[in-house]
Parts: sequence; structure tokens; C-alpha cells
Amino acid sequence: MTSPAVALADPWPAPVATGPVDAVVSLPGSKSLTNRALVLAALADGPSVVRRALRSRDTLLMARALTGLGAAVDSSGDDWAVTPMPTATRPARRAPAEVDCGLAGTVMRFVPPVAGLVDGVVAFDGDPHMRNRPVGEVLTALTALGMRVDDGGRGSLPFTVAGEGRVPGGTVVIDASASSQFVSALLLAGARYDHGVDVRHDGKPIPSLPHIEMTIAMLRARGVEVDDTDANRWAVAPGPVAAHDETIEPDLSNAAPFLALAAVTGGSVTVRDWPIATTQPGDALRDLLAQMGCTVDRVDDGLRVTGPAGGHRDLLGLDADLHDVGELTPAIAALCALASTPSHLRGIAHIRGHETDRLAALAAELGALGADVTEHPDGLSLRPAPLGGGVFHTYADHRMAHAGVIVGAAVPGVLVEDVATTSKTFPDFPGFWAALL
Ligand SMILES: O=C(O)C1=C[C@@H](OP(=O)(O)O)[C@@H](O)[C@H](O)C1
Ligand SMILES: C=C(OP(=O)(O)O)C(=O)O
Repeated sequence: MTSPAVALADPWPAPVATGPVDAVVSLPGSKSLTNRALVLAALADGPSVVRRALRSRDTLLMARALTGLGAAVDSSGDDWAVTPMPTATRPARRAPAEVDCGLAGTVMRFVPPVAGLVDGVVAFDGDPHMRNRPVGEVLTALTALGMRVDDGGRGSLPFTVAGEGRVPGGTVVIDASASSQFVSALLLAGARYDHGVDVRHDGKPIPSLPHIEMTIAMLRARGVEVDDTDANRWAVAPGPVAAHDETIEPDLSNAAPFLALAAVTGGSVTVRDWPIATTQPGDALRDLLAQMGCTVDRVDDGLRVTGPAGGHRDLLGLDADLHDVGELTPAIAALCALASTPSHLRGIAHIRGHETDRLAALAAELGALGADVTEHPDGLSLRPAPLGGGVFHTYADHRMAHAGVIVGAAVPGVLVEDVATTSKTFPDFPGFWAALL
């Protein structure tokens, strides 16, 4: 991970924009694409390269976890070379391994289904808050698919998965309304199970569906057969995962604070290499920011967002269902707190299970700066109100830090506590941000 050259002040005085920000930025790679590419490379039938991999806490934790399971990941450069885990045809009993999930949902949900393919015991744990994040549905499914899982009956970290080098697989019914990652986790490893995997969802609607599309697209790119004809059902046929070199797109969800800077200051920010077609949910920013009164253009070098002339004073509030793109909520909510008309963000009860209870945290921290915000069971409403300075707590949540610096760009005196938590998905975010202001 890139460390900032100087120790960061904590709390960190968020830089205030002195005028419209005009910038062109190249952003680090997508966390979701990098961690899927690493898992699939570890399961593949030959070596793969993950080009322009994101180097951040979540992706380094993933690389370390897969290394513990027998893969090799050379993460020394920008392009990470991955040698897959030994296959079931050449099993080797491994010494007990430990996986640190940190606060990475993708590590806690995607790695256990892979661990069943290892002949040995793998113990999982993570940051203190990780023990509160949901994973029980995945563990129950793994048991039904033929793995031995011991979670002490808690349905959460810490737990162990005892693999035997092969997994029977088959059909499982889960309730994935708490996280799309439950489905992605089972699909990513499913081709390597004897009978593949047939996952059915029974429950309230699944959030973050674009992330399941991302999983399916990446599996198909590696020759894996996925049947998603029926709603709420995904069948992965047994077979090899082809080795595949992949160039990782910039992280479009992490583009949110940078595009927000244009919106708040009435400036213009271009994100280089914005893909023409993508499964990343961050692509929804184009539409969301246009609805808030920004001008959004595809330009030669990427995507340009230009804020309204008066900056946040002319920014429109937003009435939107963010169920599919919940991870954008903290940045969008910060913009809504600064906007000139009311907002209602809906369909996001599930983000209470993210890095922190994001609805409660946003209501508390934006409210403490003076925002007129109401927390609902599944969202937030915000009405225009003058904001002032103060400490913005981040609850170890990278995207709460993004929300804090967005407000701080427009409002003097915002101090962002533990801004270093942004290292979860972005190397040296504070340095990158400060250089723009
Ligand atoms: O599969 C993924 O890479 C992700 C899925 C989403 O999780 P949820 O479905 O839990 O919201 C998203 O919020 C998270 O940041 C990344
Ligand atoms: C929900 C998020 O992360 P995770 O992958 O840890 O679930 C996020 O990055 O907003």
C-alpha cells in the first residue's frame, strides 16, 4: 500500500476549495474488479495477469488470503501475476491457514467458498466491526454444498472452513437481501465444484445487482457457463476456469468524491479512461449527477462533470432509489446535504450492514454539521440548511471519509477523523485529494 509521505493529522482538516476546481484525474483500479480477478485467477487452469490492479488494503488482503490457500500473487508492480492454487487432481494437504478479512466484504464472502477446495483447515477473522457484518447465509450454503464450516452457531466471524480438496456442490436456496456478495461468492467458485452450483434467492429484492452482473460477465470471459435466464436463480456449470489476463477499469465508485468536487465548486472534473460499457455501479453517477444539475459529457480522455455555475448553491436535491448502487450513498448524501432543494434517498436499508451502519452514521455526522436530515428505515431525507464546521467521524468507513471531505470542500472547518481509513480502497486518498484543492 502506498503510505503518505508525512504523518496525517487526525482529525484531518479537510481542504476548502477557494474557487471552481478544474482537474483531470487518473483514478486507481476498481476494488470489485480487482478482487474478482484475483479469485478467478487463483481458481484458473493456468497463470493470469491482473493488469493495473488496485493496490489498497482490500486487494492486498485478498492477495494474502489466496496466497494462504496455495495461490501465488506477485503484487510487486502495477500488473499482478497470479499462479493458481493446486487443483484437486494434485491435492496436497495444507497446514492450517488464517485469513484476515480486515473490513473487506469481498474477502469475507468470496474466499470461504474457495477454501472448501483446499485440503486443510482455514480460519477466518477480521476487524472488530467485521464480526457484525452478515455472512451467515454464505456459511449455511457452504454446509449444504458439502463443506465443513464451524462458526460456533453465530453466523458471523470468526469461523473455520475445513476443505477436503473437492466440493460436491449442487443446489442451494439463500436469502441474499442483505448483500449481493452472497450470490457472487457462490458463483465465483461454483464451476470448480463437482456438480457446479445452482443458487436460488428467496427473500426481499437483492441489492447491488450490477455487482452480480459483474460476477457473471467475468465468469463468462473465462469460459464458465452461467445460466441466469430465470430471475433470482443462477446456475454455474462445472468445468475449468480459463486463465485470463484482465486490465482493471478505474474505480467508478471512488470517482464519486472527485466528480462531487466539480458539483460542489461549480468546476469541471474529468475522470480519465471512463469505460464506454461497464458493469460497475459507479457508472450510475452520470445519471445521478445530471439529475442534480451537473453537465455530464463524454470527452476524448474520459468523462467530464461540470457543476452548476453557483456550485452547491445551485445544486438540485435528488429523489432516487439507490438500491442497485448503495455504495454511492455516502458521497451522494453529502451532495444532498449541500444542495439547494430537498432530497430523498431510498431503497438502501442494506447499507446498514456495510462498513458501518451508513444510514445512522450519515444522519449523525451530517446532522452534527447542521444538516437537516431524517433517517428512515431504508433511507435518508435531507432538506437545505446552513452547514458549519466540526469533527466528522468516519467509523472506519472509507466512504464516510469521502462524504466528510466533500462537505469540507464547501464548508470551512470540517475535520475528518481517521481519513486514513480511505486506504481500504484508495492509496493515499488524502494526498490525491489535497493536490486538487
Ligand atoms: O461484489 C462487490 O464487489 C460489491 C457488492 C456490493 O455489496 P452489497 O451487495 O453488500 O451492497 C457493494 O456495495 C460492495 O462495495 C462491493
Ligand atoms: C460496501 C463496501 O465494501 P465491501 O466490499 O467491504 O462490502 C463499499 O466499498 O462500499
